[in-house]
Amino acid sequence: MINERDWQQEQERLEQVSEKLQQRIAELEPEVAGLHSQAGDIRKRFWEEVTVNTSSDEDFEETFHSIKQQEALLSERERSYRLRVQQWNNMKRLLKSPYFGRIDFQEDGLGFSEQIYIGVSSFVDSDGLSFLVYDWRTPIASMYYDYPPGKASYDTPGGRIAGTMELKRQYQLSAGKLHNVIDTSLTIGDELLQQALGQSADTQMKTIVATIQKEQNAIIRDDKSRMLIVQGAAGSGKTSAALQRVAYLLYKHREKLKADQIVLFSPNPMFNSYVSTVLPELGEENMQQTTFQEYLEHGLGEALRPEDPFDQIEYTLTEQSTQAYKARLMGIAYKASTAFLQALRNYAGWLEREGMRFNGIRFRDRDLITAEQMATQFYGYDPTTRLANRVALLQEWLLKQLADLERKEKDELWVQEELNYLDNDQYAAVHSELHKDRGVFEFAEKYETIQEILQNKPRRDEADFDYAEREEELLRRMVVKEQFKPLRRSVKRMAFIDMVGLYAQLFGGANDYRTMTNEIDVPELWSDIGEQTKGKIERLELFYEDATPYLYFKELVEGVRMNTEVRHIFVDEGQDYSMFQYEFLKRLFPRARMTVLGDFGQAIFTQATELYGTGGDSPLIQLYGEPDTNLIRLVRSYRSTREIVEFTRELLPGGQEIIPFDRRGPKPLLLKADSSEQLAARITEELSALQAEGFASIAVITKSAAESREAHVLLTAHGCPSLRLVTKRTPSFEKGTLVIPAYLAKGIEFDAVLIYDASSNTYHRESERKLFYTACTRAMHRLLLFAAGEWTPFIQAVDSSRYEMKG
Ligand SMILES: Nc1ncnc2c1ncn2[C@@H]1O[C@H](COP(=O)(O)OP(=O)(O)OP(=O)(O)O)[C@@H](O)[C@H]1O
Repeated sequence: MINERDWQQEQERLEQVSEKLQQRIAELEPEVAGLHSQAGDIRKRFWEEVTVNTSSDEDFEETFHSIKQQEALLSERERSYRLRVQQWNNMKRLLKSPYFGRIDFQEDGLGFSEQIYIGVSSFVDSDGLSFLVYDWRTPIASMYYDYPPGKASYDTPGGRIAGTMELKRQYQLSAGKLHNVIDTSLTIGDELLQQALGQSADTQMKTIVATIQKEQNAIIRDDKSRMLIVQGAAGSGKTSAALQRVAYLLYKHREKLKADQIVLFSPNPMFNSYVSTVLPELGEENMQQTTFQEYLEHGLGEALRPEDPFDQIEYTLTEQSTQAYKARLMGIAYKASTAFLQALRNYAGWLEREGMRFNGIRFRDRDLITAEQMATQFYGYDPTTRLANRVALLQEWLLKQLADLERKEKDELWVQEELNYLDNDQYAAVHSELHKDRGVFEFAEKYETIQEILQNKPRRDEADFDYAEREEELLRRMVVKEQFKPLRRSVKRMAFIDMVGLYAQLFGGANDYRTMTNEIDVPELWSDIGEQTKGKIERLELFYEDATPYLYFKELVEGVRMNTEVRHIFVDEGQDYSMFQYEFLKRLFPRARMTVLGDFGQAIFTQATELYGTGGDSPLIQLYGEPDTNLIRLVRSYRSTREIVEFTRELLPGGQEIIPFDRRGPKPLLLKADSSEQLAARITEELSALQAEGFASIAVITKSAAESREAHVLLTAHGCPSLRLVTKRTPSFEKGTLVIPAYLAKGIEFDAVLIYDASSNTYHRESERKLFYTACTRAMHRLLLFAAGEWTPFIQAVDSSRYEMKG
């Protein structure tokens, strides 16, 4: 707390700033309305103001300029309208709480110190010079996050500015009143953070601008590296930092970076809805949000249906001691590796010499162009031409062939038949269409004139007959053209390449695989892997682990599709992506910088990638090379109480380095039952107690979707009120009491978490450790674990002082 005089001054200042904000809003209001209606008027009168005259070249040019002029005027008005609206919205946002922090900074060499108030947006006084509030993203405001009072400095485009921070103050304001003012000596005072973290979970993530921590600030403001990797413990604020980083980038590069040039890859669609309000709250537009799965489905189109990662994980979680299961796991690991990527590259090289597979083009039960003809043509090209270039040449050739064939086709019998089948209406429609078509008239006209000249005969009176003949000719062409359209389209879509066959061809015998790919270490159980892969492909489906390699390979053959618009991609839950997927993303977005955030402690997929590696060495660092990569580790965990973190960190090897934030709460509670019936009864009881305590967001977390369904039925039968089952199809995250599989709860948090079955029946394999850890770390304030039977060995290994037992 501060002294009374200071409090008085702060209250007065707050009132002044609020008044000025109100004034500014009132000033902007008519301007915004005026500009809006001006732009609307220009748009309405657009065609009245331009004179359209195309009779001569000069007139045409004049019309063109007049349109351009109107367009420029309109876009200028719209631009200034957008800017004003943004300003207006910013002011309105500020009015609710103009600032949250202040630093007093004396720059070295200057004899005075400046008071810098920091808020979600800048506000300059009417003199246009004095900043009443600085945007939290300005260079000077970075000191607020980086230093306690004392020596401090910040970077500007003109160099580093050093000085002394004489005061650091935090505010809690609402409705124009001061609620709390804290002078702090820490980087960001614990008290405010305590309060922020003590609140209950929400269905949407909150902004953290008032309490960003120093190491998070480094992530937010990193603007140099091509690749930024953040390895951070559960609840360390990775997602939060990522979202504030987007806001920072949009602010810093506001002249050239637009929100849709940033893409965030989220773990599931529900997560998209969870994070979607943060940027709008900060006054920025949302970036593009997608899931990798959406990308795959888009890339594969109709041809093949990819399995989703959740079905894959469900499969891996249902332990089986069969050879097929082992083979599948081996397949998943291999197909995620850069070895497989290299094998595919080599395979493409091999195909330059032999083995290409084509789909012949058939038309009305006839072969128009056979696969053999294509192969002959293909391997007839200069052998030094790259595969994809040769495919492009072949495509050109095929289109030309089709054009020739189309010309010949018009005299075929079926065309006459088609003409006969055109009913009168169709005929009339085509007829009038032809006559409407200026080109046809001009063609007919020119034809007549040439005839006149050539034959030196004046035009016949009864020229109608000739028209009819020519019309038939044109109609025939049209009929054939119409029927050839799908053929041309399929050539353009590269359907003449038997892509599915080419990919399946890889999964024959091990020796063939070696020959085609130069692979030395063919994985064990290769023939089982091959059978499984081909079996799936025969059903026109792809395993999740095949989807990215298939698309990658498709691009090696057909040419690379790139997105050169996107400047930044963010990969959240980055440990769940394979190296293969990273290589793919790098190629897909050649002009983008990448930010990867993840936690290897929560790596629940078989294809997981270690972000950091032992000693800071991981394949991910090699993706763009060490000099272009920045690696930041976050070890402080903010989500859960100290007691919960002290329990969960013992579940992980090396977990001791995770530092809990000092927010207190009850220790995790372990409750045992004798049967699943009794288990359900106890869970129901505890759930009701938690609800009565006022917790609004509670999750019963299960290992798999199957277990979620079972829990939902059982708990509902025991009278658990308003229990909602969350599946991979649940589009958005809602408050309440949920039953949810651990892999869908990733990235999300709840006031209280109940682990449905923490027995050794459910969690005992080493591969399940991280899933269990992920489930437990979703809890903010309470963690309860239940088991019918022996506790999982992961809990048995935890020091008993870290939890309480009940009955
Ligand atoms: N600097 C901060 N100020 C206030 N709250 C914070 C801060 N950092 C993190 N938090 C809070 O901690 C919680 C966890 O943050 P977040 O979800 O970003 O962590 P994460 O590292 O992405 O977690 P996980 O790996 O478990 O998904 C959130 O409630 C977030 O608001």
